[in-house]
Amino acid sequence: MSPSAVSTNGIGIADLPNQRHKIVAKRGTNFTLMVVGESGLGKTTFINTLFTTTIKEKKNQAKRHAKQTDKTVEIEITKAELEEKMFNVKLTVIDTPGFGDYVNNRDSWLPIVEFIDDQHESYMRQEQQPHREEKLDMRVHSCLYFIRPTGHTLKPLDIEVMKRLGSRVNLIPVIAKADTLTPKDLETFKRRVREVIAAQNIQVYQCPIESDDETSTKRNMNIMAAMPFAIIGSDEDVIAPDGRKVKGRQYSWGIAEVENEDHCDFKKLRSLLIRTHMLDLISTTEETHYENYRQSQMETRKFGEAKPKKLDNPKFKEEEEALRKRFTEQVKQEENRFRQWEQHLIAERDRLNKDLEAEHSHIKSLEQELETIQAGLSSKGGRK
Ligand SMILES: Nc1nc2c(ncn2[C@@H]2O[C@H](COP(=O)(O)OP(=O)(O)OP(=O)(O)O)[C@@H](O)[C@H]2O)c(=O)[nH]1
Repeated sequence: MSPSAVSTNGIGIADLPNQRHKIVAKRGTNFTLMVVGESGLGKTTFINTLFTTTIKEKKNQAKRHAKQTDKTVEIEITKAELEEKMFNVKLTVIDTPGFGDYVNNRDSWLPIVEFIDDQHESYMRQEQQPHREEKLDMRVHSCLYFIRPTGHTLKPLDIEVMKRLGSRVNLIPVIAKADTLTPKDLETFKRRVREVIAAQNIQVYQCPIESDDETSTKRNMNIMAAMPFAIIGSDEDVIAPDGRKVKGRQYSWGIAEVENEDHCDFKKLRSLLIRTHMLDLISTTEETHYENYRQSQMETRKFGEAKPKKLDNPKFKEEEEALRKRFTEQVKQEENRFRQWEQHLIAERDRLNKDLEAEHSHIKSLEQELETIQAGLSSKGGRK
């Protein structure tokens, strides 16, 4: 049978992508999105803008300050179910609020990377069980890395974290709060970020470009050309100069519109994430990232063997060392204080002893005086 005969017989291979779409549409799908970035870069706002609903509550500013003294990176999981035109998405948003907030940010990314690995690990362990239905799956399908809009270039910490994330998940770099840069500065910043990503071999998500129809191919090319996506987040409606009510940010000089392609790449990123490439993000996670994890683990472990616990976490080691130093210093200080106090007591005792001696000799001299007086009196009485 010739290949053309197969397709004319209508086996329907050409329909496969649509069939997959139909199956997913019927059953719904799980989609896990992770946001990583420093505090206050607009991650929560962006998530709420993306799904046009309040998925995550914003933190209050006072709490944000209080949190900066706490040196852990908390992982926050929020679940939501979205339905649009009969398509059901079970969405999981994973936020890493405190990332990069501290003076010493070394290893602050470890809990994030471990979280991603743990989800692969948990899925792999479930696959190895006799009953594999209803698996709990929180593998991260896409990780948005929020870059601070400094206008300069990526920081060493950004590079380090992005390298580790890129080898584990579909990493999508975004430039946060794009409205704070002028269009010219934004373009230069984007170019610099792209150059660093290429020079440092940071793996970022690449969506498939080629498509059956030219419009889709063009759209895919456009999406990829916008990486790193400049975004503006806002859950407030503002009135555009032409009277339209739009999501945006109001300034004295005008408004920055979220969905205006001349202002930022929000629409492109939204299209990539939830319209055109959600299924690709899910399947590349399964076929590339999960598979890489599974293979690397299978090379070093026997089937079913538990993952060895990492006890030598450098972050904990450093903290333990600092704690030990602080403890020794405190003990030293207390010892010094005690010694000073002891010396003070000895000096006080000596002073009191001297006083006592002086009093003693004073009494002695008074006694002597008394004796002399008494002796004088008795001799006078005898003579009478
Ligand atoms: N100029 C500007 N401000 C923004 C943008 N997005 C969010 N903000 C503001 O930035 C502040 C922080 O936003 P959040 O969304 O709470 O930031 P976050 O990254 O989630 O902060 P954490 O949850 O503490 O990590 C808020 O006052 C937002 O209104 C944006 O695109 N541009």
